[in-house]
Amino acid sequence: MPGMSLRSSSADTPPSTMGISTASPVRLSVTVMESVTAPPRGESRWLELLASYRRARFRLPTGAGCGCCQDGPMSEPTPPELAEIRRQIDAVDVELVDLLARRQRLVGQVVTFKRTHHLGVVDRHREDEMLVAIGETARERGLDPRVAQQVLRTIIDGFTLLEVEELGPDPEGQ
Ligand SMILES: C=C(O[C@@H]1C=C(C(=O)O)C=C[C@H]1O)C(=O)O
Repeated sequence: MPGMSLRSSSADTPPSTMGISTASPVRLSVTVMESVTAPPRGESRWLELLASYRRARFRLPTGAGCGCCQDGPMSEPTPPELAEIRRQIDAVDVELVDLLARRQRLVGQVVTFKRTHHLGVVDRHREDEMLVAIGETARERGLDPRVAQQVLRTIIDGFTLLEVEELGPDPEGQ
């Protein structure tokens, strides 16, 4: 697949993350692509990438792959350096699960409160505030805010489903 030659100076360029400078194009070494030049960064590009990634990842019916996925495992064997980094990622993921378990217990308390006080499941205003706040926190702490917001959106959706299982859907069908 041919590389994309793109600049990185859009108005909504986010802070540099993952050590990738936004000041100039960066050569990335990606197994599935021979080699590409880093794409432009920013909100609209992020949404484009997300949509094409999901189409390819979940095999939704439209067009080509996203260009960043491959079907099979990477060429074997896994280099030790990569295996070590992945071991650390797995450990972080376990920590994330612990945090999510803690969150689930708190959401359980919310369920009890809502049941007692006859409240609906979804509070859109609260969710909007959370998503703005997490973006700001992420920026301050060196996490790409788009990742933080996307992950929190998914987390909220998951817990909302758990709440709906317990309390039933909101009357408006939300
Ligand atoms: C947990 C709650 O219920 C819903 C789920 C939320 C969440 O998972 O953070 C936030 C708001 C609500 O839409 C809540 O009302 O606080």
